[in-house]
Amino acid sequence: MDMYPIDLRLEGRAALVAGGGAVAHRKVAGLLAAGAAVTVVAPELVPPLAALAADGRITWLARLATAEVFASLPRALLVFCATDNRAANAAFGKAAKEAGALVNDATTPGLCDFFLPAALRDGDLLVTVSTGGASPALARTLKKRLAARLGASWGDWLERLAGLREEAKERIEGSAGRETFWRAALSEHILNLVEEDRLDEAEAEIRHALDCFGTES
Ligand SMILES: C[C@@]1(CC(=O)O)c2cc3[nH]c(cc4nc(cc5[nH]c(cc(n2)[C@H]1CCC(=O)O)[C@@](C)(CC(=O)O)[C@@H]5CCC(=O)O)C(CC(=O)O)=C4CCC(=O)O)c(CCC(=O)O)c3CC(=O)O
Ligand SMILES: NC(=O)C1=CN([C@@H]2O[C@H](COP(=O)(O)OP(=O)(O)OC[C@H]3O[C@@H](n4cnc5c(N)ncnc54)[C@H](O)[C@@H]3O)[C@@H](O)[C@H]2O)C=CC1
Repeated sequence: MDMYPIDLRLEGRAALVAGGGAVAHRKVAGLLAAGAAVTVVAPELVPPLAALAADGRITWLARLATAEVFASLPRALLVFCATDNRAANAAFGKAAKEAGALVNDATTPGLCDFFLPAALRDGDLLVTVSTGGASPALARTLKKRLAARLGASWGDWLERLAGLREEAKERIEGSAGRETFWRAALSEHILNLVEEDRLDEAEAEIRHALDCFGTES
């Protein structure tokens, strides 16, 4: 069955992470960057997680992660089972699934409701690479390769484009017209200008196209 790709807005949402090692820390760092309210359940924490707990950026429950402990915790939308004990992860994840949460099990891909992709960001631009659990190392490597190929201008360009898009919404009537405009406007030529970091020129050309489109339609 195909995985369903989705970008989640997690600001203020509760997320639960079982385990206090390097893998748990990677999951926690991503969750905090998205503004989630994170609780970690583990008898001990690696130093970076301990620092987050000391700063009050995460809630730490110094217990083993078990189904019983899960039942005592507030409801969470997402639950990460990231201990190094597969049986403990499976039991904690089972309790979480029964409570309606979506579960990520770092030790057993077959028990995951969702996987984390390798993510590359530049401003609002987010490129993710997934391998369906087949090779996380490839996901990571491809992400790095894409980052090197993409160059540094796309986040800035996206910011400009968001403004141009608002203008186009006002000036071009109907979604079919706007679709036609944008498919033509984001031409190979424009993309090449962006790649060469010639953003002023690219923006001027899109503005010109917008003026022309406005008079034609
Ligand atoms: C199923 C999944 C569940 C999940 O955790 O979401 C999962 C499972 C497992 N990972 C394992 C190993 C490694 N994972 C990484 C790295 C990442 N793993 C991530 C996601 C995922 N890992 C999900 C699938 C995503 C997909 O397939 O696309 C990334 C992309 C995202 C993230 O975690 O944030 C992040 C890169 C982040 C970045 O750099 O951007 C590396 C490489 C490294 O660290 O250098 C290694 C060692 C090399 C190797 O094994 O490939 C093992 C075996 C452990 C063991 O052998 O004991 C399991 C369990 C198993 O497969 O049995
Ligand atoms: N999904 C992924 O991205 C990856 C997964 N892994 C797997 O993830 C597992 C964890 O890796 P690391 O964080 O590097 O291990 P680690 O050894 O650094 O940390 C394990 C942590 O789990 C805690 N723990 C153990 N039993 C527990 C329980 N019952 N309840 C709560 N906490 C418990 C320990 O106290 C420790 O904090 C490994 O088994 C590894 O095979 C490894 C690499 C990537």
